[in-house]
Amino acid sequence: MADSQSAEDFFSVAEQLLDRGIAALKALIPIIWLQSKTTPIQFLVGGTVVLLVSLLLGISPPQDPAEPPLIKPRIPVVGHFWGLFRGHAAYFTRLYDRTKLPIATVTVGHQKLYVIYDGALQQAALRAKDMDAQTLMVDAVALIFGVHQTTVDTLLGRDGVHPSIMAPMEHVFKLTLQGENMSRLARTALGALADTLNSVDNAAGGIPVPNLYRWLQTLVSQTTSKALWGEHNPYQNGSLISAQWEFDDNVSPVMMLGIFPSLLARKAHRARVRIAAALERYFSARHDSDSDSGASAFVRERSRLLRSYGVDDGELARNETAITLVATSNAVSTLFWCLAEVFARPDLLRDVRAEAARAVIVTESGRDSQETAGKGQWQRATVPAVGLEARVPLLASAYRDAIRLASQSVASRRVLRDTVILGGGGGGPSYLLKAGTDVFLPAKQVHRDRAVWGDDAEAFNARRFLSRAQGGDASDDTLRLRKAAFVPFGGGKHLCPGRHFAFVENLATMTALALGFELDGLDAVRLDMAESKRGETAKPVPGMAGGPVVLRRRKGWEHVVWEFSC
Ligand code: HEM
Repeated sequence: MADSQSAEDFFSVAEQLLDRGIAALKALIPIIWLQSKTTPIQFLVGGTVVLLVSLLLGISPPQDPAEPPLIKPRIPVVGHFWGLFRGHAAYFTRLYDRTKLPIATVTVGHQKLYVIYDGALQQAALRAKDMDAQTLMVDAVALIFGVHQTTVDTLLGRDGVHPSIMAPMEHVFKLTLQGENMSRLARTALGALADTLNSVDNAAGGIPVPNLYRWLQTLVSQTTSKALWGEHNPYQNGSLISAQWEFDDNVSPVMMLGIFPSLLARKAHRARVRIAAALERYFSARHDSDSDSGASAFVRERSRLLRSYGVDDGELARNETAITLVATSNAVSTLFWCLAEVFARPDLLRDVRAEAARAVIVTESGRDSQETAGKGQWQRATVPAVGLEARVPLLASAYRDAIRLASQSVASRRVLRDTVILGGGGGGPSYLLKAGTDVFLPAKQVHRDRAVWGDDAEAFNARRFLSRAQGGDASDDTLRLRKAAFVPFGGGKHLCPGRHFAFVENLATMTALALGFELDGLDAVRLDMAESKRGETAKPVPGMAGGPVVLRRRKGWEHVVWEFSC
């Protein structure tokens, strides 16, 4: 007994020490993460030595006067290192608040990076042909999702035999996330959502939701994964959905090292291994290419392309661990903020309900169907999901303003050749971006620029994207300016290809929830947005997701069967 107690104490102390070691190491990573194109070992050893030596000696890289202005750190030599060390992507916001520069150079030791805050300059950078996302992004994806370096090299064309996969992959995005393929995805996802909505039973007390954000995470993962993976959907086992969010909560730049992830990033590593194992079974059984199994064109075409590069089932599974996460993480956060902002404002909710009532088609059912068996007289409410925006312009505007505020994405590019970008839509000052430097483009400052969004830029305004003819107060010129400064989906060649699907799915979900349901107990005072460190759409501060709520059918809408047409 005593022995087992002391063994437990030993492991508990060891675990605490390990946690501290990991915390210290994690704090170092953002710097290393922002730099380098070396192997993980060179990355760790070389990067740390160079960083420490250059920090100690205060060596800065040479600065051409044509480059963006240099921001000097508050604490000489180590200031930026410390800022990034503590704040990660949020440090870019601190630098902007201090300097208000449209674009800046930041040096960390002997390395430099550029941060672009101005909307027009961001657009110029995103359009420039020698700005590359893949070198930074694909290396990161490989290490974070555990794909082998040889696979990445093959996909990127570094083996000198295969061309890069990026051009055909862009084609796959266009083919599978637009038009009829996008509608098919939305049809399946919204069909699964309808099952949940139709299961709400007021007589049984509705659905108790302790945490609205977590509830939406699970719901959207269920509906979207079904649409993506078809009838053999590995995520229909709820524990895989939990593993996905466990991964998301715990993934950290420490994984970029690729060294001992099972020790240095234990929770995230464990979760990704479980997901990859389930996906490997799916791919080994060839469910992705079985046309009857209902796998989406997105999954089918991606795996067909990846296999054509010689990628085996295990590697395919590790690579595709990213898919469901990419298709749900930002979409869940935007849905949460839109829902919370609208339901927290009774006047706005009333107006949203009025337009939703005009958009949704209600038909008397009159007879018992499979869903209504034994429950008497029911109505059928059909949400016309595709083209819905024209029918619910206020809700669409509210949705955009919720994303505007929540988006804290930081797109990243690497400059391949010296490039000059022009501000002011082509007529402003020019800046030289030097080859080999990484460029970061935070959406937050563009989305809160008072010159574009007005004096209430920091606040939610559901009518901000409405024209005067639609009941908004912005002129057509202002709306054009706002459209150009709305960048939650990045831009250029890598503009998010899933944005149409996210819009259709979220707008239809919001329409049905607003019209037919109540979120009893939603507490507007307990809503607070966290600052994103990784550069994604903001989540709520833990414990500040509006408090516990109960989802109930709205009075007058108790006997409705919901469906979506796409
Ligand atoms: C409201 C929801 C969403 C937001 C805010 C969002 C945001 C973004 C952002 C900021 C990027 C990086 C763009 C850049 O680097 O310029 C991106 C890329 C991407 N997104 Fe989304 N996204 C959303 C939903 C989705 C969905 C539903 C899917 C898939 C069904 C998806 C698939 C992708 C893919 C595949 C990329 C990589 C594109 C490339 O590298 O060419 N996204 N997204």
